[in-house]
Amino acid sequence: MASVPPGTAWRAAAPSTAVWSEIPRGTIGQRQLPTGQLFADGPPSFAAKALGQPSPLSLAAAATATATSVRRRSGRSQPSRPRPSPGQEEVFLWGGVPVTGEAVKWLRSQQAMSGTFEPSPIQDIAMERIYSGESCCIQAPTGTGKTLCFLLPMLQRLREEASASPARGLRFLILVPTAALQTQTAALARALLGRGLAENVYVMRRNASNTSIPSNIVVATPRQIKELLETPLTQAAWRRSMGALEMVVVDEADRLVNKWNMHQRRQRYKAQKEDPAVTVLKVIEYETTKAGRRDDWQLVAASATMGRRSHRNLKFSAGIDLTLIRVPGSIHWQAPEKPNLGQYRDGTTNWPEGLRHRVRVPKPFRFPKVMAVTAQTIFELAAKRVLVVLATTPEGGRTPKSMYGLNLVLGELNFRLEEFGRFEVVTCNEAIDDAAKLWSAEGAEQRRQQVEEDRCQVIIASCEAIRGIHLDNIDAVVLVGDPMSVGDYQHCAGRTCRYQPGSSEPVEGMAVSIVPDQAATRMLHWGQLTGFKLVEVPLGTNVKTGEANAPRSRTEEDVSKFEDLFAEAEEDQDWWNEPDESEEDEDEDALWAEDLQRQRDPREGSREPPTAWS
Ligand SMILES: Nc1ncnc2c1ncn2[C@@H]1O[C@H](COP(=O)(O)OP(=O)(O)OP(=O)(O)O)[C@@H](O)[C@H]1O
Repeated sequence: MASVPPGTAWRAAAPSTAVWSEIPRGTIGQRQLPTGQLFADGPPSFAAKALGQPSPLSLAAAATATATSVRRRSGRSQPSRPRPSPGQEEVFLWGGVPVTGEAVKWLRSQQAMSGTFEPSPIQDIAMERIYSGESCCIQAPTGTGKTLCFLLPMLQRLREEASASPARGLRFLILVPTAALQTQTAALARALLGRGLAENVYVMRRNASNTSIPSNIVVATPRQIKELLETPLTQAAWRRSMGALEMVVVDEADRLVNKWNMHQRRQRYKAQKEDPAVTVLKVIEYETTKAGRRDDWQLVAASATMGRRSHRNLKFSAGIDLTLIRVPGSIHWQAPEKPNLGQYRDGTTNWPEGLRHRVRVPKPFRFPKVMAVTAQTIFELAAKRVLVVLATTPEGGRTPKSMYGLNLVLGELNFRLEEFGRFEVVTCNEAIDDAAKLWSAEGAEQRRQQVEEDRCQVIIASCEAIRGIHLDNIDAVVLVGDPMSVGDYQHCAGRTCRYQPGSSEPVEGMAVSIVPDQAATRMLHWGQLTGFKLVEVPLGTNVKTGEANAPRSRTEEDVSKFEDLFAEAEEDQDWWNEPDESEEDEDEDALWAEDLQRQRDPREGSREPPTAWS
């Protein structure tokens, strides 16, 4: 982290235009990759020229040039932003953004905790451009810090504007797909803003009274905003505030804006079945144009799986020319033989490096058997934190349903794992609540305790609910059921192998899928297309080590427990085998029986005459 001395800081910290040339060729972070295969190691045209191929950015530019309905904004008028007065505040240049205020403390605390806290590749490339007001789509593998990448520039702008001319009303809108992600994004934003400004972040809830716009930053789902724009009571205020927006973020953009083609888009528009995010973006475009600020608002979309259609649909909905800023993940495993592979035909993938993929196919694929295999897999992983994701199926059209009920799975896994004593099974809501405290002292203490204790936390979540959520230190993901698409699989598997507190690179992880036969075949095909290598681990083989399975004893404690039980059983055996004792017992039993008989019938065996009282 570069520290800029106070006073002289601001000019040195001003955003440089030579971002590309500052990144050494062939290097992303500390990872060495083939030169010319990355868009991060030079302007996209460099990489494309080196490969003799069109780059995604040049493709995107070509598509934009031909798309007449998208207005080009070459002369985007950037609002002149107030600068922090020199000598007053400490300025940290982090990822090209001159950070001030509480965010500096936050960055310092992260640095103190981890020893190092350098910007990730996507932050290195995109943050400065977002800060300077460029509309863009950021695409990088899961867990590489995209949230911080758009939050830090946004909050820095808010801080600067607040110090110059405190503005009221909505200025920044963050759209996310789920309530849990709302909570998590707002928690990070509040931590970055610190006490004085934290109340500027408002998490919208459906039941709250939303007739007035309470804060500068609103974190909402598109459906919530759409409802407010359509309800007569709230319509006027919210439409007006849409026209005053400065920046809109669409997180998990490919989930919020569907991959419709032009024909499908028209049909859905006619049937009034557009995605809520599309409706909201159209209203923003209309209202900003009406307010004469058509070029003054910025759109940032983020996702690990941004398809070209989602990218195009975003551009059409907002009427903004979006640049695609992409940092690729691992190298396609078949790339040496066929370099023209991957979504962007550059031999790279969207998968994080260090994620290993395993599959298990229980037969028959029935609930008890699936749960037995899941429990066995969790046991074999010998991990500290395992996330069990239940795949969802789109039942009844729109609402996706979890394959099995969460509580049913919770009970079943509790029952199967409790004999080992060291597993704690919880739902994802509990874990997400804990994760919201992540940046607090309490959260840090919890995290430390968990690492020290020899316990394994098993978190159960549905595929829908876990989208975009960061939970610390997930060692492995166990996916149960049929992942409907490769995108869903990527987001579920991507809950592991992420940046962790104290790591300067994503920590390795494993994704084990317990799927029916036909889903395994489909996943094998996905692997070839998108560049991950799927390995089948049959039952009876350890899913982590690949060795043949010994009895269910993995830890030393378990081994000693089993040895004790075995020794006890042997002792019991010896006791039963001792012939003398049992013979003695037999004799004793015979004597007792004789005695009893004599008491019952005193005349038998006795020559004595019966006494008067007997
Ligand atoms: N430069 C960095 N160095 C180390 N850790 C980082 C860095 N930037 C972000 N992180 C941490 O990485 C974790 C994952 O970040 P985040 O959730 O933003 O990833 P993401 O790219 O949005 O993932 P997803 O695609 O799954 O939503 C967070 O705990 C965050 O604090």
